Amino acid sequence: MERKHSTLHIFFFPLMAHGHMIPMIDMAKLFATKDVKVTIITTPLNVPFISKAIEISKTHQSKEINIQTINFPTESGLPEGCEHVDSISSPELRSIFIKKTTKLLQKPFEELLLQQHPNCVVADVFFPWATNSTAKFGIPRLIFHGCSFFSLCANEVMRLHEPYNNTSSDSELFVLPDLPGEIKMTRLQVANFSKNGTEVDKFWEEVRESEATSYGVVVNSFYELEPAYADYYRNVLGRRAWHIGPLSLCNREKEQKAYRGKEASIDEHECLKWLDMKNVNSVVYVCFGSMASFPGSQLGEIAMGLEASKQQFIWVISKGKEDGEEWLPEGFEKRMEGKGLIIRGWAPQTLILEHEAIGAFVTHCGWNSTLEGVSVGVPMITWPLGAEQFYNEKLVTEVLKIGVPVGVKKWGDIEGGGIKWDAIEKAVKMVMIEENAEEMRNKAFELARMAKQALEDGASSHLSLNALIQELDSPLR
Ligand SMILES: O=c1ccn([C@@H]2O[C@H](COP(=O)(O)OP(=O)(O)O[C@H]3O[C@H](CO)[C@@H](O)[C@H](O)[C@H]3O)[C@@H](O)[C@H]2O)c(=O)[nH]1
Repeated sequence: MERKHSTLHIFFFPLMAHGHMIPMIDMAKLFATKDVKVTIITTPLNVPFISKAIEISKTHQSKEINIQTINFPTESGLPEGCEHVDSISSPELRSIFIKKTTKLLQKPFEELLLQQHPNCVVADVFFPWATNSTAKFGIPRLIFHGCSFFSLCANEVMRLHEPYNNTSSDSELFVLPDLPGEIKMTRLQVANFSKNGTEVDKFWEEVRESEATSYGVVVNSFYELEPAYADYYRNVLGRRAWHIGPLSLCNREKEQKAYRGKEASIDEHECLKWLDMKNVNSVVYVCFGSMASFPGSQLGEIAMGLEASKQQFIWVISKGKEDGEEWLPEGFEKRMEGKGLIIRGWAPQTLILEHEAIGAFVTHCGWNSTLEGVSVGVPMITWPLGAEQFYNEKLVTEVLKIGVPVGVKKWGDIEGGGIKWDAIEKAVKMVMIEENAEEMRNKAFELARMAKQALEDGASSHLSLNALIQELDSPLR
């Protein structure tokens, strides 16, 4: 019989960005089902995002989830009300918010540790200072990167070996040395690894130190998805890691899937009704996560590409782009009536993705979206923009072989990479209707089966989570 763990109290402290809060809330819910006392730490304006997700997930089988707020000190320098990445539109200010402003939370966070003395803290990778804070009180700190094993490994290999230094041009391919799978990339696809002592470099150095001295890493993935990289991360790079995903699958009720991050801009019933009228695997879902916002020119190319592909689609366009939509080809929406559904704002993504009518996912390869696609067996058209997304593209297209790249060449082009309509048309057709589509779909389907299996009693993620809880609960730790 499985042991109950009623004495543990764990803090979960996500960065205030949807791509981080969504999986950490899921993680907290998962731990609560193991009878662990769980507290999510955030700032006051972020409480509604969390409380609604918790409210609709209440069950008799899980412990209550607490929310504890700490205030941003007044010297944050940001306009009032900026407590979430979503409320800041400039990429530069977002970077300041993530890498600098959040440091101001250290003091109030330590006061909370003193008051409540939890047994463990799972804190976001963007809070490197949390390792020192917890050490002051003898509390183990786990890091949540929010990324795949593959990208964690590739990133470290890139940093250690700097293979891009041996190329003569930005577009020449080089191999990531030592990493399983002969993964090739170009210098253009790599984030800047400068060692110029800039603020950003210093920040990542702090992150590395905090990881080295932390208790370990929790990973939103499952072993069968990327076994070679899970092994490499542990055995070659020497990290202590627990894989406990896919976290999104802990939401079983429709209501939980419909509300993730924030209220959807479309009535979920209306959206599902629209999908119910479509054939199996006949609709492309297009969404670029919680942060990307493309200029009109790039959106215009997407519209033309979708139309040229002759495939039905649901296309999520982030808010702010609806004003003066002169970028839409003339008469586009009229022509697409019944064929295409545009959601302006926020979509109930996991609910849409799991619908049998969805046949492909055009994604920016944020890890949550990628894993959500994998978990429901949908092949992908990969359109990475920045962060670790180019690594995820490699995983999807070359390791798992469940997708094709749309052809973005350069890391960090948040405007979309200047992808033209014909490249979009081609990639969409390849995944939806062409020769290899069936093979990709079968592979994706098999991975989805494994994803669900991983969370079952006695399977990989279930065992890993239990092992972690048991270790944290052990008097010998
Ligand atoms: O209309 C939308 C848009 C997004 N989502 C959800 O929002 C999350 C988005 O996460 P992700 O796909 O990872 O994208 P980002 O928000 O861009 O995530 C950031 O954080 C991730 C985790 O660290 C990284 O993998 C990404 O590269 C980084 O950009 C997912 O759960 C989506 O289901 C919705 O529910 N509706």
